Amino acid sequence: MVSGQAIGIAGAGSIGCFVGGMLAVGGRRVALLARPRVIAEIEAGGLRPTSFEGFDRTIPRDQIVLSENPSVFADAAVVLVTVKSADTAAMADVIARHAPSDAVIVSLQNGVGNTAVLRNILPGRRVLGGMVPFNVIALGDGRFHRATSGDIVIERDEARIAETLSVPGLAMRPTDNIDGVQWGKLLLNLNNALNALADLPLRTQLGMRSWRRMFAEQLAEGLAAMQAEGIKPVSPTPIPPAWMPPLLRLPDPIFELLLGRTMKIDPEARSSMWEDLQHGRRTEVDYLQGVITEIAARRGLKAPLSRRIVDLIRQAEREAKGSPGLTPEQIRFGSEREGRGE
Ligand SMILES: NC(=O)C1=CN([C@@H]2O[C@H](COP(=O)(O)OP(=O)(O)OC[C@H]3O[C@@H](n4cnc5c(N)ncnc54)[C@H](OP(=O)(O)O)[C@@H]3O)[C@@H](O)[C@H]2O)C=CC1
Ligand SMILES: CC(C)(CO)C(=O)C(=O)O
Repeated sequence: MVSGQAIGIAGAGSIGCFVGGMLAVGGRRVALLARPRVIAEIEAGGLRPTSFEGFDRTIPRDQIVLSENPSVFADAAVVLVTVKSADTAAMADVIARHAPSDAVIVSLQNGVGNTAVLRNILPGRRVLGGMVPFNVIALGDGRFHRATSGDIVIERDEARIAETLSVPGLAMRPTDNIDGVQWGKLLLNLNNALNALADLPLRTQLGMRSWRRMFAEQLAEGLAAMQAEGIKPVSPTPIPPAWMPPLLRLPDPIFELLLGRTMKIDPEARSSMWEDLQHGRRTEVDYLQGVITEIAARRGLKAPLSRRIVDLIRQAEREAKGSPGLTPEQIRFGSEREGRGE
């Protein structure tokens, strides 16, 4: 199916350029729909996917189709959606107009609502949910660096899309429970906002107990909301979701001993939400913490820390000065006041 036809990348930023780059290295025909600033980088020196494991290849400009014109999807067999959640509906309209009606659409986004948005706007098309567990940093000059480990997971379907798309260095696995997988990823993504507010590399932030405790509290609010809805999240890591809060609360030396060495995180990795704040872009907080606060409000649960974090991220978005570089105490102070109804 995929052999001759293109794999379209709908919104080539960090994830789209890395995944598209690895697919191109694996011999697939790739067509990237990108913004002019991304195109200019790749025009200048090619597309360079690199990884924390030492992988480093540059794909010459003429070996990929790259444009801001969505007509690049005209012969796509598969379209991978890699825009931020707020842009999913607009990208679905683009796909409806430009991709063949039998192209398979796969969401490689965070959050739990993107697949439904795509299905709604693309009725009759095959739309699959996906989950990217690893972090990618845009380092400039066409370089997109994978900074953590893990395989992409895609909803199982009869065309065996996950297996068909897998290439060396970029494995994709099928799942029969994509909803559980996406809810499990949402739990991990509750740290995206903390990392964005902290202005620290993920490795440094997760090495500090004060930040891990805050992450554990976020997880507890998230798990309570999911339990109230009857949702059973599947962890993207070997650690079951319910074990994560107590493990995160362990003192630094014990945490480091038990988990630190198994955490494959490049020292420079930071969350995609930190990148959004740095570039003055709208974040995905409404699709992550916002989902938890919405369930909590509907179910009469308290989620003061999630609410506080949504407020702080919105404030940082409005100020457009990048990460505010807050401490856990600065974040917690407000959440305790909210919890007391002040
Ligand atoms: N980065 C990471 O490490 C990870 C990200 N994810 C998830 O993957 C998804 C993508 O994230 P990420 O790659 O970081 O996001 P990016 O913002 O880096 O990439 C999305 C790109 O799509 C562009 N875009 C949006 N609309 C269009 C359009 N109509 N035509 C052309 N280009 C368009 C954006 O441009 P512009 O900004 O100008 O709109 C941007 O360059 C998100 O849901 C994220 O949560 C999941 C795992 C890890
Ligand atoms: C991989 C991870 C969890 C890193 O924070 C992520 O999904 C993101 O940055 O959006």
